[in-house]
Amino acid sequence: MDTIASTQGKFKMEKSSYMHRSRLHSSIAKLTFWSFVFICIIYIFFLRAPSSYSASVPTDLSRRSLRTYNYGGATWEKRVRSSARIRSPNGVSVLVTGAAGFVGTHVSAALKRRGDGVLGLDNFNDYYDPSLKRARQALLERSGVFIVEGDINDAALLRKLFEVVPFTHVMHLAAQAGVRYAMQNPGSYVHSNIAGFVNLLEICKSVNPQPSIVWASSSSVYGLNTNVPFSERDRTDQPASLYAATKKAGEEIAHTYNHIYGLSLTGLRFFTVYGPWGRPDMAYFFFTKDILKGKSISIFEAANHGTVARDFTYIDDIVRGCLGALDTAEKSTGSGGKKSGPAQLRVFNLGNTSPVPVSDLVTILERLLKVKAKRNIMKLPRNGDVQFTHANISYAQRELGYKPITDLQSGLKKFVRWYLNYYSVVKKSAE
Ligand SMILES: O=C(O)[C@H]1O[C@H](OP(=O)(O)OP(=O)(O)OC[C@H]2O[C@@H](n3ccc(=O)[nH]c3=O)[C@H](O)[C@@H]2O)[C@H](O)[C@@H](O)[C@H]1O
Repeated sequence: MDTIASTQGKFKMEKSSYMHRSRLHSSIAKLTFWSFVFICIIYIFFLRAPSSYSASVPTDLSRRSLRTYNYGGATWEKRVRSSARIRSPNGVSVLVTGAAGFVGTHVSAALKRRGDGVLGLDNFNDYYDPSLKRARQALLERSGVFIVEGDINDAALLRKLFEVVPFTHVMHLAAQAGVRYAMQNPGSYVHSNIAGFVNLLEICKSVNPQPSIVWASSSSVYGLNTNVPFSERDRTDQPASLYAATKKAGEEIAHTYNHIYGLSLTGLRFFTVYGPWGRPDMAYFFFTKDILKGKSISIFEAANHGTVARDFTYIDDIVRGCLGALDTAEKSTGSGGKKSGPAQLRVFNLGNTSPVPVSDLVTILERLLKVKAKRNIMKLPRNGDVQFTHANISYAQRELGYKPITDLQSGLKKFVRWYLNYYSVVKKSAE
C-alpha cells in the first residue's frame, strides 16, 4: 500500500491503474454518502428550528430583525420551568419581556425575591452596549432568573413559552426606548413598540388561561400637553416624537385587545426612570461618563432661556409601582380567543411629582463626582424632546399604593456609587 502511494513512475502507474480506478469509485461513493449525510443534517436542523429561522429578514429599517435564536429541548424547558416556578404561597408566575433591560432587571429581581416565578425574555439588541445587558443577565442568573434570548415578534417562541409555563401575568417591558433616537431609526420603534406588542397580545389572547398584562407606556405620551401636573385624564393626542406616538399607539392597541378579547391590561406611564444599572443612552448616565472624562456636556434650554425639567423617578420607586400594578391586576376574562365579560383596563402615571431642572441634575452630579462639568448650554433641539414633565400620581397612589420616596439627590448618589464601582470592575477585568 505505501509503495503505491509513495512511488512515482510509469510502470507502477500502469500496474496500479485498476486499483486507482477502484479507489476512485470508492472515493466518489464515499463523497456522495457523506454529502448526503451532510445535507440530511442541515435539513433536520432547519426542520427542527423554530419559525424565526425562516422569518429572519434583516431590514435596515427595523434593525431588530428576528435573529437566529436557539431554544427548545429538554434541558431548555427544564430551565424555563425552574425559573418560572412559584416559591411562595400567594405567588404568581410572570413572563418579563425586556428582562435584561434596566427596569426589566430590577422588576425581575424584585419578583424573584418575594417568591414569584419569573422567566425573562430579551433580544439583547445593540441599541446600547449589550455587555451591560449581559452583566444584568448574569446578575439575574445568580438569583435564579433565566432569560430566554428571543424577540417578542417571534410568535412561535412566545407560543412555546406559554406551552411550557401557563403564566398568570406578563410584565411587558421590552421596547425601543429613547426619545431622540426615533429620528435616526424610526423602524425599530414600529418593530418593537407596535408590531412586537401586537404579536405578544395575539399570543396572550389565544392562550388558556389568558394572563393579565402590565406594560410600560411613557410620560412622553403627554407630548405638547400644558396642564400641570400631568393627569391621566389629560389629552395625549399630541405626541412630540415617534417614540411617544408608538407608546400612545400601544395604549390604543391595549384598549382594542381589552375590548375584543377580554385581556386585563395595565399601562404604566414611566417618568424618566434613573438609577443603578441604568440606560447609557439617558442624559444622567452619559453626563456622568462625560463629566468624568472632562468632556463638555450639552444642557438644553427652551426659548427665552426657559428651563428644561424632568420628573426624574428612582428605579426602586418604579419597581414598587410595577409590583403594585401586578398585585392589583384582575384576571383576564377571555378564553379560546373569546371574551366572556368586561375586563380591567388601566393607565397610571408613575412619576416622582417633583420636576428638577436638567441644570440642577448636573450640579448634583458635579458634587457627587467631585468634578466640575464643562457646560455647553444649547437650544432644545426639535427632535422630540418636550420642555418639562410633571406627574400627578394620585390615581396610582389610590389604586396601587404607589408612593415614591426617593429624591433626585439620594437616587443619584446610589447611581454614582454603582457607576464608579461597575466601570472600575469592567476596566480592571479588561486590563
Ligand atoms: O419619561 C419617559 O417616558 C422617557 O424618559 C426618558 O426620556 P427623557 O426624559 O428625554 O430622558 P433623557 O434622554 O435622559 O433626558 C433627560 C433630560 O435631559 C435633557 N438633555 C438630554 C440630552 C442632552 O444632551 N442634554 C440635555 O439637556 C433632555 O432634554 C431631558 O430634559 C427615556 O429616555 C425615554 O425612553 C422615556 O422613557
